[in-house]
Amino acid sequence: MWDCPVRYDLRLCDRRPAWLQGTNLTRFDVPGLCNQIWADPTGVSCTDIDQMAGCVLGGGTAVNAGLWWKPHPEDWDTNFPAGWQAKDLAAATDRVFSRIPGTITPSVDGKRYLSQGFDVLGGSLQAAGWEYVVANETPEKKNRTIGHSTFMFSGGERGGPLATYLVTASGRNTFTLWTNTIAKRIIRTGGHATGVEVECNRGGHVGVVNLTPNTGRVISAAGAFGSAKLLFRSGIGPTDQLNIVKNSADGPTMIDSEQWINLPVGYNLNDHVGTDIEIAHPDVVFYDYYAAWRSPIASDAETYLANRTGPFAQAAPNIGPIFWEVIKGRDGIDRHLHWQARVEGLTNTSMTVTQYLGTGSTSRGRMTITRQLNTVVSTPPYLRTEHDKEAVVEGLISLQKSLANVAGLTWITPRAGVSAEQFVNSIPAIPSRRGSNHWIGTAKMGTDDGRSGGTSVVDLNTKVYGTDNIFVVDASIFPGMITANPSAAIVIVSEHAATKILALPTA
Ligand SMILES: Cc1cc2nc3c(=O)[nH]c(=O)nc-3n(C[C@H](O)[C@H](O)[C@H](O)COP(=O)(O)OP(=O)(O)OC[C@H]3O[C@@H](n4cnc5c(N)ncnc54)[C@H](O)[C@@H]3O)c2cc1C
Repeated sequence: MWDCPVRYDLRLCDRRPAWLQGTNLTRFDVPGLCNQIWADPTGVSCTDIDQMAGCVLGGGTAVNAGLWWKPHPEDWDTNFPAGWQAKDLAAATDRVFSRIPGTITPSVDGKRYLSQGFDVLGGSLQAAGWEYVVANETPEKKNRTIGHSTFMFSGGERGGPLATYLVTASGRNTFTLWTNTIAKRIIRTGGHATGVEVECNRGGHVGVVNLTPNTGRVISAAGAFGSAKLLFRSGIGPTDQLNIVKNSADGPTMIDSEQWINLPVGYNLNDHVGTDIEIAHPDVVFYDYYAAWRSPIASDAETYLANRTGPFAQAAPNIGPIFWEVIKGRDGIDRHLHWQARVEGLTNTSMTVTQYLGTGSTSRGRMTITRQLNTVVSTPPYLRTEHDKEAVVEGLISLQKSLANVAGLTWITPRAGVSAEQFVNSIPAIPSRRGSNHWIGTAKMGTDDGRSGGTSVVDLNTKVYGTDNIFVVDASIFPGMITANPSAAIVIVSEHAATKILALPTA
């Protein structure tokens, strides 16, 4: 048994505002405090990635807003290869949603609070002919439909994989959890891994976990940047990236270049391209979730602590409605738009609405590594094809038309006189302006082996090409972007991958 001397994660238990002192709740548990990741990311967000990501137990699902969607069948059928189509994923989807059903009424009294924004925008869209749906009951209905946000929250708290999968895994006597421990590199001979070199988050303590001879496997679930980085450090990736690692502090221990496996790790990067618009209406009411960290409305804090009811049982900053439209491109491709509203903006009656371009998007970018072993988005994946841009513009025009006759509604951005196209073009296509933190694709799954000119890094069993016992199971392996926020789909992919990996012969 080996463990890091600094139990850094345990210090996260101190991460609570004064009004949670004396309870067993941290900021991560309370849906209404989820936005604290933006106010105070220190010690929570990853420091080796140039994007926002949770480097804590649970990763993104510990810090995110909890949106939890049953995927549209086209998310699988358009993007994924044979064996990973909607019909193939049905059983895994059922398993995930039986454990984490999600809810559109996260407050345990079944009421929705602060619904003025939903009522204004949702009501206006329904008046314009958009259909109200309970999204996870009809995941295929994502064209001119509107619904309440669905969250993974449970019992008025965060819930999700940490409250379900981790709990049952922890009950197994074969399961050991090491926190504060970074997988530095996979030790391998040719395509066979024999161990993982690990190091402490702090202090540089290093050790090796040996795999069980013959049957041991390594499964990387370090996220779209973390898994790619681990592969680079293990001598798996494009030669330019492996040379950077060779010239870094890793150089002396890096596997010999004769054993490098040349795969397109880091390419195929994608994220929902976000386009924010802002509207205002006198009926919309802003609730200051940000101020609630220090000075919550006393009665709201009390009702949350006593019963897990009220605004704090809902995600900040009052998210919803969510609505969807499919835009048929001139290239014949259906592009899925997911619009996500929240009650915040330049005025106290504002709503900011982000349009995400998902399934059908054809733009891709690239992530790379630096000599300091940090990962960077070197080619942002946003709006790199004309048809992607056209879909974004067309979707915005469609929304403008649907809201054209709403009494009292004003458009803040795009402002009057600016065309949808001018507006879309005016926002730089860089992560700080268009990013959604839904990164995928850096270790693409597919049948075209990347070692021989193909685009794929892992095969249909999620096994890294050129290896016999190294797997990647996380957002990295998604071949293309899906319709909505991705965490439920990532868990579904993990369920399905587990079935595939367990079915493989072990020796
Ligand atoms: C602020 C924010 C809000 C979001 N909101 C939503 C939302 O509401 N709904 C939704 O569906 N999605 C949301 N997302 C996106 C979603 O959380 C991510 O897409 C998802 O968590 C990615 O899952 P993953 O398993 O691929 O990677 P991650 O969740 O990033 O998990 C990777 C884990 O691996 C660890 N790790 C990395 N490298 C190593 C290493 N070398 N050794 C050991 N451990 C390592 C990390 O610390 C982390 O715990 C949000 C993301 C962010 C950042």
